[in-house]
Amino acid sequence: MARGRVTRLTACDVRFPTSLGAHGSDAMHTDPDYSTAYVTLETDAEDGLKGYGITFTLGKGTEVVVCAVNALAPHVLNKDLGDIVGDFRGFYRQLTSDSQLRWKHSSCLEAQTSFSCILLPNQIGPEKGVVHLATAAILNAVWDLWAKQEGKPLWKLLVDMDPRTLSSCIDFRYISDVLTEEEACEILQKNQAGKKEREAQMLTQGYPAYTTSCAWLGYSDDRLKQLCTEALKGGWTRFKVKVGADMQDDVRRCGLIRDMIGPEKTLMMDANQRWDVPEAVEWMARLAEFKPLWIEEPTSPDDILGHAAISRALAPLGIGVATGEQCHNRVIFKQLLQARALQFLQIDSCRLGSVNENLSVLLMAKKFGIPVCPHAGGVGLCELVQHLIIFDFISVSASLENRLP
Ligand SMILES: C[C@H](O)[C@@H](O)[C@@H](O)[C@H](O)C(=O)O
Ligand SMILES: [Mg+2]
Repeated sequence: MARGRVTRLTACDVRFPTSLGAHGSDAMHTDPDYSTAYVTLETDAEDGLKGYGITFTLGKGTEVVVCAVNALAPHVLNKDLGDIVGDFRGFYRQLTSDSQLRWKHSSCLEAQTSFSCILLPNQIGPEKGVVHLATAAILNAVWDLWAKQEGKPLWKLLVDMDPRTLSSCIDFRYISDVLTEEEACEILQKNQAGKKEREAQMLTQGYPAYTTSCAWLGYSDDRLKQLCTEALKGGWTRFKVKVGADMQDDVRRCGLIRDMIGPEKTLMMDANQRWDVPEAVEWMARLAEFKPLWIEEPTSPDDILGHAAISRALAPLGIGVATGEQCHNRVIFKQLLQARALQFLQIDSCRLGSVNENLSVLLMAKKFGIPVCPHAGGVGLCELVQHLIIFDFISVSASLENRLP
């Protein structure tokens, strides 16, 4: 039973100077400082439990997200946790429907920030951008607190919930043309069979993952080789390499990594939105010799039909398109699925509106038969997303085929 009235919400701006070592660098983000807007919720339940929620940011942007968290705080403060999770769909909708925040603000947001006043762009929502990141951080904290009060890790809380209750956490507005609440319940109900076995499998074997840590774009060839050698020794079998800034560099680096890992191990490539559509197709035709499983974010994350065109062009080369880490919301995922624009769907536990919205995307992906390979890394993303993908395996997809988080 969720208990206590929310008495305090704090949002901290936490940053790590990763740009100093080019860690996390890619073709578009050349100097990322891995950061997070870190939310803590406290209640009057006197159980000593706190809920922690984050959203991943890259340095300066964190200040703006913290500001938006503070602007949303009145929706959470003084609310009973039982009431929040008892009508989770309603609460999600309340947070995403704040009439002034979803459209624009007329005065400065009240926030502890070094700017005297933060002028956010006129349109700061709806269900996208800074307000949605703030929503994710707050809702992640609510889910964390609820799971702690239940004495379970989040994945287990989700796995143990009955299909009706789970579906009642989802806002089906804008997606009911492809997934109704009834269909969601049916998918979950069908997968009750075999759940125990899959849970045991996760507990004994874990969920297979890949590594990006060897091949950030700003790393020298020597560093890449050294990290790749260590990763191979550590037993990694799937590697992602950053591409997209310079063709000659890409050819050399991809050749180097493919030589080191051999023909059997899996290689993925990530362009972080660098290309136009025709450029993406040409560039990947050149890199096809290195046998990538997917090209990630080949173009603008908003270009659904562009992704579909790239998917069609690269299919004969055996290269899939992966995207999602910058996908604003369930509506964009719905259209990517409808347009057959992606072959690997990458949810992000902090860009979508937390668990609530991620549940809807996991279920839509299941309906379309597209594997979910979450975006991880960053600050806290691996820690958060493991709960969603383990839940996905046990309760939704029931498959590990083509799934690489
Ligand atoms: C700036 C970041 O490190 C990104 O490059 C990273 O999230 C990346 O897109 C990934 O897929 O891991
Ligand atoms: Mg990526």
